[in-house]
Amino acid sequence: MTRFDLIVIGSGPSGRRAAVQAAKLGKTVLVVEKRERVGGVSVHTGTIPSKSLRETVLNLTGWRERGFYGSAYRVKKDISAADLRVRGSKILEHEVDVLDHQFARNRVATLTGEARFLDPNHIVVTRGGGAEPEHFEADRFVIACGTRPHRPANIPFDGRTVIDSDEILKLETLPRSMTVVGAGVIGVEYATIFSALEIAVTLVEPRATFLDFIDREMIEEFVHELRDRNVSLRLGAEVTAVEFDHAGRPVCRIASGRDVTSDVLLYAAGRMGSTDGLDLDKAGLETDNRGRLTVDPKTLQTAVPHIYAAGDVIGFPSLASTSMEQGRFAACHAFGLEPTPLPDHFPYGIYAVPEMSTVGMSEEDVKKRQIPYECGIARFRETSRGHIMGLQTGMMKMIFSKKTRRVLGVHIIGEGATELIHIGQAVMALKGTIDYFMESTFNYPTLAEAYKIAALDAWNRAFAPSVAAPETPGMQEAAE
Ligand SMILES: NC(=O)c1ccc[n+]([C@@H]2O[C@H](COP(=O)([O-])OP(=O)(O)OC[C@H]3O[C@@H](n4cnc5c(N)ncnc54)[C@H](O)[C@@H]3O)[C@@H](O)[C@H]2O)c1
Repeated sequence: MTRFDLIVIGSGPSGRRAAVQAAKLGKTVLVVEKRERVGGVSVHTGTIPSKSLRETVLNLTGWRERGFYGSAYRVKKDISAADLRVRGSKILEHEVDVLDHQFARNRVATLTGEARFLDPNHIVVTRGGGAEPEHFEADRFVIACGTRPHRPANIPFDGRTVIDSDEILKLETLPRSMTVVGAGVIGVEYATIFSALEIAVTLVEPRATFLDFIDREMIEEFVHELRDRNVSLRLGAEVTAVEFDHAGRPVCRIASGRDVTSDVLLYAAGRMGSTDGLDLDKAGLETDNRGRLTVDPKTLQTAVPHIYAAGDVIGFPSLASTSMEQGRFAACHAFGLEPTPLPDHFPYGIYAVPEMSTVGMSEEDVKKRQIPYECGIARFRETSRGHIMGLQTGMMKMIFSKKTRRVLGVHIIGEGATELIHIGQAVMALKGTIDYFMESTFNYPTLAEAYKIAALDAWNRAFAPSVAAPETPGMQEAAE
C-alpha cells in the first residue's frame, strides 16, 4: 500500500490545479485518471476540442473575412469532417504534452486506471491490460471526476446519427442537416458552429426561453443572428421521442407537432456527474440525482471534511475557468494555507458563432433586486475598428447603479467578446464606477472603445434626461 498526502481523482482543470498546488506546497500527490491520457473532459471532448473546432470552422469558411469580401466568400469549398479534425488533433496532443510536463516538473505522480473508495482514506485503482489493482492511502482527497453527457434510456443513441456531445467530435462525414436537442451552452455552441458550415440546423428546446443567465437583450440579439442564418430555433418544443424514418434518418417527435427530421441528431440536454463506479458510499458520501456532489461553498469540503470536490462534479457554474480556481482553492484549504478567495464576479464565455460573454448582473437581475440602474449600449458596427474589420454584428451593454455609479454588469455579443469582457470584470472586481470608462482614454481604433461608448450612453440616459438618448449611439452621438 502506497501512501500520499493527497490523492486527486481526475486530471481535468480542477484536478490538475489541485494536484500542482499541493505539490508546490511540498506535499506528495497522486492523480488517478481513467482515460489513457491526462486532461479530462476539458482537453479530450469538451472545452478544448469544441473551441478548436470553432476556430477551424471560422478559418476554413473564411467567416471573419465575409465583412470584407461579401457573404459568398469562402476560404475552402467542400470542407470535410477530416478537414475539421486535423487542427483539433494537433492542439489536443500539445495540451496533453503540456500537462504531462507540468505534472512531471512538479513531481506529481499519475496513474491510469479507475479509482474507487474502500473507506474514507483508502482507494483501489483498477487498471486495464491485466495489471493488478493497486491500493493507496491518503490524508486528503480531491474528487475532480467531472461530468459526462446525460444519455436518457429513451433516446436511441447509435454513435452515428443520434449522438451526444462526445461523439460529435468523431463524425466521419458532415451531415446536410442537424437537429440539436437542448439549447444550453453546449447545444447553442455546436448548433451555431455547424450552421457556419452551411449545415441546416434546428435547435430544439422544451422551455420557452434559453440561456436564462444571459441578459435578455443579448439573447434577442443572438436570436436575430440565428434568424439571419440557417438555424431554426424551436422554443417550447418538448421532445416526446426520437425514432428513425425509412431512410434511417432520426426523427425528433415534438409534443406540439411539426416533427424534425435530419441527417444527424445531437442530444445535448445536460450532463451527469461521473461519480458512478467511485463507490462514494464507502467514503461516506452520496450524490444528487444527477450524480453530483454537494460541497460547502466556502471551503469546497464534502460531508466528509478531508474529502474535497471541485470542478463540474459540484455543479454550477461548471466552467473550466472556475474549476481551476476551485482546484487550487481546495488544495490550499486542505493543507491549512489561507487560499485567496474565489471571486465574486466570474465571466461566462459562450463560444457560439457569434460568441457571447457576460459578467455581473443582467438587467433582469437588477430589476428583480430593485436597484436603481441605467444601461448603455454600443454596437461594434458603429466603432471605427468595427468598420475597419467589416463587422456587421456585435454589441456591448453596460449596466450601472444610478445611486453608487458602480458598474453592475457587462454583456457582450460579437467578435472578441470573451476577451473584451475582462476589462469590465477588472473594473467590477475593483469596485469601479462608470466614471472609469468616462475618464479613461482607450486605444483608437479598438473594439474596447465600445466600453466608452456604452458608458457615455448609460450616463446620458441616466443624468441628461432632457437629451433624447439615441437607441444605438455612435461615438460622436454618445459623447454629445
Ligand atoms: N463555454 C462554456 O462555458 C461551456 C461550454 C460547454 C459546456 N459548459 C458547461 O457544461 C454544462 C453542461 O452544458 P449543457 O449545455 O449540456 O447543459 P445545460 O444544463 O446548460 O443545458 C441543457 C439544455 O437542455 C434543455 N433540456 C433539458 N432536458 C431536455 C429534454 N428532455 N429535451 C430537450 N431539451 C432539454 C434544458 O432546458 C437546457 O436548456 C453547463 O453547466 C455549461 O455551463 C460550458
